[in-house]
Amino acid sequence: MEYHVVIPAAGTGKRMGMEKNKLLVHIDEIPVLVHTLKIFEKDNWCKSITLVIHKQDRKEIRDLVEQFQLRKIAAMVEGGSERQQSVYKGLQQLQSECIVLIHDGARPFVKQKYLHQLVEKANHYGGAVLAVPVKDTIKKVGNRFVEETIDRSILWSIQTPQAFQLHLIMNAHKKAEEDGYIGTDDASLLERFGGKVVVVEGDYENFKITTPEDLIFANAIIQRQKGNE
Ligand SMILES: Nc1ccn([C@@H]2O[C@H](COP(=O)(O)OP(=O)(O)OP(=O)(O)O)[C@@H](O)[C@H]2O)c(=O)n1
Ligand SMILES: C[C@](O)(CO)[C@H](O)COP(=O)(O)O
Repeated sequence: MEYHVVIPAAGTGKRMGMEKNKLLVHIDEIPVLVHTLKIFEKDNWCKSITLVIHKQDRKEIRDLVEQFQLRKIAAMVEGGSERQQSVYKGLQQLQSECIVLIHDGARPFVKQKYLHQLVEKANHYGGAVLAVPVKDTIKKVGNRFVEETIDRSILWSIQTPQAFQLHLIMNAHKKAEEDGYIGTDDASLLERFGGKVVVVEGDYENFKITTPEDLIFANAIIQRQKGNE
C-alpha cells in the first residue's frame, strides 16, 4: 500500500521558550525536524511529504533538505496561526484521492510499524489515530475542587500520525473552517460528523517535544537507539 504525509512544522514553539522554532533545535547534532522527516524518507510506502513551514524558517529548512538529501518533499507551504490551519493548507496540496497521514514535526520517535497499521486501518474505516492508554489518574476539576474521577480504563492519549481517506479529512477541515471550529487534533474534526476513527495502540516514546525537559528525554532515546545499532 501507499500513502502521502503532511507534516505541520509551522509552529513557533512558545512552550519551549527558545528564540527559534523548537523543530530546528538539535538532538544528537541533527534538528528535530530532520529526525522526523527521515522516518518517512526511509518508509517505502510513503510516496510524498508535504511540509508546512513558518515563513521565517524557509531558508534554513530548504538548506536542511539539501544537506540531508531529503528527496520525498513534494511541497513546502507556509502555515497559519493555528496548527489546524497549517494542516489544512498542507492537505490542499494533495491532488487526488489517497490515504494521507498527518504527523507533527515535533514527534521524531514514531516507529515505522505503526505507520503501516494506520494506513491499513484508515483504508478500511476512514480514519485511524495512534494512541496510548493514559497512565495518570484523571479528575474533572472545577474551581480547584474535584468534581469527578474519570474511569481511566476508557481514556487514551492521542498522538500523531493520524491517517485518513483524503476526501473525508478534507471535508471535515472545510466544515470546521466554515463553522469557526478549532479542534486539538485532526480526527476530532471528523468525529464532529460521526466519522469513524479507529485507535491503533502505539508506545510512549512517540511523545511530542513541547517543553525543555522533553529534550532531555529525546537525547536519552537517541543514545539508547545508537547503543542498539
Ligand atoms: N500554527 C502552527 C502551530 C503548530 N504547528 C505544528 O504542529 C505541531 C504540534 O504543535 P505544537 O507542539 O503545539 O507546536 P508549537 O505551536 O510550535 O508549540 P507551542 O504551542 O508551544 O507554541 C508542531 O510540529 C508544530 O510545528 C504548525 O504547523 N502550525
Ligand atoms: C495533534 C496532537 O499531537 C495530538 O496530541 C496535539 O494536539 C498537538 O498540539 P497541542 O497544542 O500540544 O495540543
